[in-house]
Amino acid sequence: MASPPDTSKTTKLERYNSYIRRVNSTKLLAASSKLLFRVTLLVALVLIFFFTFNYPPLSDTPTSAGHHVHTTSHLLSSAFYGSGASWEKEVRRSSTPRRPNGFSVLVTGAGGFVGTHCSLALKKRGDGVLGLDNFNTYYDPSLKRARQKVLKQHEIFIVEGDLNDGELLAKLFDIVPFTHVLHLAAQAGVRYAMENPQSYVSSNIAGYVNLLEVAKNADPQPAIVWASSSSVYGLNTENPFSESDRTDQPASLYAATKKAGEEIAHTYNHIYGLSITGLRFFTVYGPWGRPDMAYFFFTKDILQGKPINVYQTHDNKEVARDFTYIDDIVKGCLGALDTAEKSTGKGGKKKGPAQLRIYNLGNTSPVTVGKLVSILESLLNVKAKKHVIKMPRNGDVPFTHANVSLAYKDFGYKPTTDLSSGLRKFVKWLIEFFAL
Ligand SMILES: O=C(O)[C@H]1O[C@H](OP(=O)(O)OP(=O)(O)OC[C@H]2O[C@@H](n3ccc(=O)[nH]c3=O)[C@H](O)[C@@H]2O)[C@H](O)[C@@H](O)[C@@H]1O
Repeated sequence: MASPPDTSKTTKLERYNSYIRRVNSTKLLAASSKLLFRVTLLVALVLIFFFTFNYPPLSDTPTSAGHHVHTTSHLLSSAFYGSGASWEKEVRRSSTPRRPNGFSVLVTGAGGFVGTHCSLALKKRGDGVLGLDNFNTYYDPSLKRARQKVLKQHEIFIVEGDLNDGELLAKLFDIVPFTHVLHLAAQAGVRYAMENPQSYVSSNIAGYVNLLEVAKNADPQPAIVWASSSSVYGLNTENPFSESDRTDQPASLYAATKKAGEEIAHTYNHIYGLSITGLRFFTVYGPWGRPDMAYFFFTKDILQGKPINVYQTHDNKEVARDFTYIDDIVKGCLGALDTAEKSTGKGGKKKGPAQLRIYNLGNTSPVTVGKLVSILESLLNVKAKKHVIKMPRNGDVPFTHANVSLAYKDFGYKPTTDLSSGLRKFVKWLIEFFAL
């Protein structure tokens, strides 16, 4: 009988190999669980980032060509406009009308001068008002915040956001069936356009188009009333300015963007049946006004004993403006809203012709800048340190003068405040507000 083979060596070797395999597989297991852990962590982080910066949930913004756009800034900006049920509740509450057949109005630029006054007037008569404002720093935003506080006291909520945030706008229209948009958000100011031209393109053209894109897709489509400007008359020599006069010679980029807005309005009215009314405001002034405007900084400078520059034309003529008091402008805006017909389209499709209007809202009696200064001097009881200089070539026009017969005919617009009475109210407010 053969003896069994000696397996003692093989067994040692096998034991050794099996030991090595065990060590290797333990190492492999440890390494793969580490990898799995890291991958899981990464996925979790990506998901956390996605949901944090994208709430409320994404809804693509359709473009006119049916494309959908998503931008990074869009994604990020949306993170800041509040979230969840309480934010939506505020939006709904603010925009709900409190009178039978009341309007539900989205007021863009609600933290601005005209926006604040119009929002209050609409709310007072029982309309629902939702504000939108980006609180930019073109002028001291603390004044805008103070206006916001007043609106809050009257239960008007301002959503903080930019016109260029299509997703935010679409979200607002998803929540509220706005009957009207009062579009007052803009980059204002004639002279600043030489310093920061892109801001005019971004607000007055890109932002405006963004708003119209969302409005035309809305169901119901709102009627739109928006702020154009007397500056569109540019180098027009007719006097007074009528809506049928030439507006193809803008003297500033600001004026050019407002004129472009009027043409863009035609397009959206023509293709999508949006009802659109443009209002050409003439140098609006009054309490809560804009600190970048001459009447405002003249008053402050005169009170502080600082010199002021009074412009003259290059042929030594006085410069004049059809200064219009804020309460008259508010009446004009409400008149335009009240007579705006419904848009005829739905969800981006036109169903029939819609209303397209343009009106001057001015005071019908121009006053020279020299006279403005002398009124301020007597109201403040301080002599101004006046420097009369030639108007810099910065986009200013020599005079403005509104013919408002069209606005009178269509919605009874009739300015009632002369410059002295209006400035008296402004000065009173300014002294109280700044504790001067
Ligand atoms: O009606 C309009 O469409 C425009 O009215 C104002 O523009 P503007 O009339 O130029 O108002 P201010 O900048 O307050 O100037 C008023 C007058 O004071 C003059 N001015 C301005 C500044 C200055 O230092 N000195 C001076 O004499 C200007 O030439 C102008 O005649 C607004 O700033 C624009 O946003 C608005 O669109």
